[in-house]
Amino acid sequence: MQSALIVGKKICSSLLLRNWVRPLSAASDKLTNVEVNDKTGFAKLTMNRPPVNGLNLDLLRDLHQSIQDIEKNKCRGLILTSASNTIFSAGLDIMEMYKPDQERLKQFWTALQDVWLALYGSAVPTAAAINGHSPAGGCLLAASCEYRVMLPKYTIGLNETQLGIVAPKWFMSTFRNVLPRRIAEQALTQGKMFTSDEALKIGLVDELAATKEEALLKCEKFFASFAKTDPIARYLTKKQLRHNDIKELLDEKVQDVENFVLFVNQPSVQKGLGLYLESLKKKAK
Ligand SMILES: CCCC/C=C\CC(=O)SCCNC(=O)CCNC(=O)[C@H](O)C(C)(C)COP(=O)(O)OP(=O)(O)OC[C@H]1O[C@@H](n2cnc3c(N)ncnc32)[C@H](O)[C@@H]1OP(=O)(O)O
Repeated sequence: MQSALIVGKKICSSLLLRNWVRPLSAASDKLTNVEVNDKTGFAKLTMNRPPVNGLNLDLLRDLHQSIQDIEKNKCRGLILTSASNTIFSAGLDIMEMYKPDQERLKQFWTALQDVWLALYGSAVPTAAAINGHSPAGGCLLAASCEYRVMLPKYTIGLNETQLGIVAPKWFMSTFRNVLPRRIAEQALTQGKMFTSDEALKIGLVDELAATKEEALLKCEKFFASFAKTDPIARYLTKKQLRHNDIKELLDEKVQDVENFVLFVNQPSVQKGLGLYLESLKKKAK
């Protein structure tokens, strides 16, 4: 597993150290990094897959493991952020879907489902410090959290229809959990990418922050707002509110993988993905 976990001393003493500390891998291997603040118990989970934090199978598996570790060790909050200065996450790595190996394609989609189930259903309070662009799968991760703070002049949204792709039901439920239904419907059908200011206005993000440090502090302030609540009552309330969305995917998990595989393998979808990749590469030149 390619992630590192750094734990502060005070937290360690109240945690099962044996399960908590995973061996550090060489710096160049790390795709996520977890740091736990020893005073607050808040965990910062940083995605680190340059250049754009494209969500490939390895990053997704790493994210899943890190979320599970944070949960197991009863951290008091999870902040998801990015090591990049300009990109939170470019969403799914299109290379995983273009001319795919069929077995890996199934594993890839299953890994995405697992990350979503772990993050959306997390018992630990969650927040995203969105320090860069956050299209598609990047937006899904941020919207799965309970609170979002974004830096100015970036974009966020579920742009799937612009790529000729239909977002699955659980992407849409995640959006609907954050946005009023009518706005969610318009945004999803248009595949609209919102600027930071627009995202704040419609409620897709909760606050803006001038710097990443400020964004992290605002996320921590959100966690501090639960200081007077019972953590179990808090979690059970969240669980009930999100229950139907989670159950819907759990009931159809295998079918959902099959639908995805069938969809991605359609010649018209492959053609569209190929053209989109080409346009991204041309833009980079
Ligand atoms: C049934 C299926 C449902 C689910 C379907 C989809 C969900 C998804 O998440 S699909 C992915 C959607 N993502 C996007 O549309 C974002 C595309 N990327 C961008 O808009 C820009 O790259 C971005 C704004 C994120 C960053 O811009 P820049 O900083 O200017 O970087 P570059 O554009 O130059 O990109 C650098 C490098 O990365 C490659 N890249 C970017 N995004 C992806 C991606 N999602 N997958 C794979 N590769 C990606 C880009 O081609 C460049 O590559 P090189 O030219 O080889 O350097």
